[in-house]
Amino acid sequence: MFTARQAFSQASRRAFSSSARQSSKVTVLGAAGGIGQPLSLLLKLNPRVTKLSLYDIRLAPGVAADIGHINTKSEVIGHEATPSGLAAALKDAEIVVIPAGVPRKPGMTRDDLFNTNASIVRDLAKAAAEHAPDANILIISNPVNSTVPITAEIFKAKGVYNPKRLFGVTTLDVVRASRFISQLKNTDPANENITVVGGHSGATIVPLLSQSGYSLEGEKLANYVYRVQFGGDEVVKAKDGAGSATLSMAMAGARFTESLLKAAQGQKNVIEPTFVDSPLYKDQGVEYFASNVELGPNGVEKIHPVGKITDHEQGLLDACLVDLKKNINKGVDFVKSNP
Ligand SMILES: NC(=O)C1=CN([C@@H]2O[C@H](COP(=O)(O)OP(=O)(O)OC[C@H]3O[C@@H](n4cnc5c(N)ncnc54)[C@H](O)[C@@H]3O)[C@@H](O)[C@H]2O)C=CC1
Ligand SMILES: O=C([O-])CC(=O)C(=O)O
Repeated sequence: MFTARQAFSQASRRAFSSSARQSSKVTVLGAAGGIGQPLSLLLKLNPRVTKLSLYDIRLAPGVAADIGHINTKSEVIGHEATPSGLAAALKDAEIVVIPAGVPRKPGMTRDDLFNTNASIVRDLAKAAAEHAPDANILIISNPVNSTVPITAEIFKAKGVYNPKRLFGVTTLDVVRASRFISQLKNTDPANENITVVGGHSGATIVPLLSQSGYSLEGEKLANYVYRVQFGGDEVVKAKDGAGSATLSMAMAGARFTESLLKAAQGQKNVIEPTFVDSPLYKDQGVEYFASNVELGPNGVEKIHPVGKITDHEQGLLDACLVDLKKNINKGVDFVKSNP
């Protein structure tokens, strides 16, 4: 038999957990951009998001006014491009998604964005470390292989680094890998889930087709791997100077955010590929690595190992690790010399 006190405390625990559920604030930094706008739209349509805070150096209040008319329950706030606007956007956020920064033009690599985006991400990471130290931080801004380590170094310097709550968003690579195999095999892409590991640029993107039971050979395999590794370039080329993937990225970012919210709200077996502080290749000096990660209320719950792969995939992985290490070190060194 429950005593009145036990019954009360159980009821208040329930009320607390449901109120925790009722306050899933998601903040988008870079919300007025090519990714930021459709991402914010998709987040407004997600009933798990109760408060949506939009920040950008331009237009965030306008985007918020527009999206705020959509007849879903969540509150949308567009913040002014001031330090206090940024602080208010971040305060109490459960998830901070960062697509702020410049996109590629044809002929550029993601690493060519480093000079501009490294300092943008560094400064936003400083604000996040100060005003949302416990939030899950989702980095979309490229080059992800370097901007994630930059964010980690800033959080470390501020004494608030939690490796379980920092994620490089590599979901688009898996979305593409699944879509491209479905086009080759005439299957429903919704039923495809190709594992992609490594990082998020060119040779660091390693699709593990064999783990889904597929065995393409020769040129077919080479073409498939190339398309997954350089899918971003296809879009950059087609947009012809007007930017890179925005709509598919918005979908991928919204999917990852939804997965984190589901996991935070107690759903089990939520697994997404993501670029995190990972033990898998630390012995080779590679501190961050994307693999399938089980998400939970504390962020990263379990990092899955790469598992069984073919000799061809091992060759891709070896090449990936060489580039990845350089990209990661570049981010770490940047914060050392430009704190
Ligand atoms: N992780 C991934 O898979 C992908 C990453 N990306 C990357 O996402 C980034 C954004 O791409 P787009 O949205 O197409 O670019 P965009 O130029 O359309 O939008 C970027 C937005 O960031 C804002 N911004 C710039 N500095 C800011 C600051 N200090 N604070 C707040 N906002 C700031 C700009 O005002 C702009 O609205 C690029 O770096 C791109 O390479 C793009 C596609 C996929
Ligand atoms: O290709 C780019 O620059 C944008 C990006 O990261 C992607 O589409 O995967």
